[in-house]
Amino acid sequence: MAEPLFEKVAIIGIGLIGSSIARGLRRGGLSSTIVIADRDEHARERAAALGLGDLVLADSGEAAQGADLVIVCTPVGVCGTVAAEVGPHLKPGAILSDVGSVKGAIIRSMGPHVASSVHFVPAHPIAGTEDSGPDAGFAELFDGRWTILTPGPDADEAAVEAVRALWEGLGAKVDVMTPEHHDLVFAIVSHVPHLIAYNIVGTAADLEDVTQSEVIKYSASGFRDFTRIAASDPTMWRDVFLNNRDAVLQMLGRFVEDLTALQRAIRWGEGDKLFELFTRTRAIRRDIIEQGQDTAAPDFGRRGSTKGS
Ligand SMILES: NC(=O)C1=CN([C@@H]2O[C@H](COP(=O)(O)OP(=O)(O)OC[C@H]3O[C@@H](n4cnc5c(N)ncnc54)[C@H](O)[C@@H]3O)[C@@H](O)[C@H]2O)C=CC1
Ligand SMILES: O=C(O)C(=O)Cc1ccc(O)cc1
Repeated sequence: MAEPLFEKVAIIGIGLIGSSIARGLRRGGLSSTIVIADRDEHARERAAALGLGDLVLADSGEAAQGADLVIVCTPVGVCGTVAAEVGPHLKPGAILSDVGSVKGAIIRSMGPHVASSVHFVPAHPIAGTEDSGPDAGFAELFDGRWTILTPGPDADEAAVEAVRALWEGLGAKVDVMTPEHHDLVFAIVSHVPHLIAYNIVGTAADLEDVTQSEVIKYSASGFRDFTRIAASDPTMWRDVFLNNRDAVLQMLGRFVEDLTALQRAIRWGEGDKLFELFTRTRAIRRDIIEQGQDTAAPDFGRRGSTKGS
């Protein structure tokens, strides 16, 4: 096995993403020591029982002490608080990173707590599931998937390369972009689709003339795919929408306009408009499959076999 990339990595927040990173670090022999911190006692107990790290702590600052790399894997809304906790404990030359689904707001909330002797390299793995917690993670989660880095214009090149090497070691492909561009792109490809899923499932559940039992009974249709996404973690997604507000509202405005056009096409029987759109969208799905980017993979068959690894 290759030399470890890091002597000591600290993971703050040992949920789906943090625990998948911990498992991936072990799989690749990427860090000599893995220290975990989580504020939730049950998460700490599970992390210890699953052997996800060498040390499992309640205190984020203590976990960050002496670490070469600290990865904040908490919901977006608390990343600033966590940065304030770990900031004073980071050694000069340490790298601070995160995995948040939103980048601009995280940079604004974490940035002020990062000393000039510390390198801040924000990251976002484009891989996940609707599950959360330390038991939900698996080492293969990032294999073949993208991770986006959004370093600042003056970021230390060696630190950016170290974070790139980390994600490649975890199996991912790496792209770099500005936080503003990231937030716009992921508003349309991830955040708005989740909002649509939450909305359609909520609407179906509220319909008085369709009983709850019918929603469940006949959900083997397209609705079922929405229910998977709408089962995603409420805290995580609340924080995503509150922290990527402008980009989500911009994309939602466009979405609502296009939906209204579809509504008109249905009302006026404009079948060719519907047919033209459905033909274009079918081609997009085929492109995604051809490029090996069919990442939704709801059954994640391999997950069962890797639980606890
Ligand atoms: N779930 C997904 O599919 C993906 C999530 N992300 C991002 O990853 C981050 C984590 O998401 P998940 O792992 O899914 O969440 P999760 O809910 O599975 O895990 C979050 C963990 O953080 C801990 N935590 C919360 N506040 C804390 C604090 N102040 N100090 C220490 N620990 C704290 C919780 O106890 C929990 O164990 C989020 O920022 C999310 O936007 C990124 C890509 C995919
Ligand atoms: O489970 C799904 O379908 C996802 O879309 C996973 C996901 C959720 C949030 C992210 O920021 C990145 C990936």
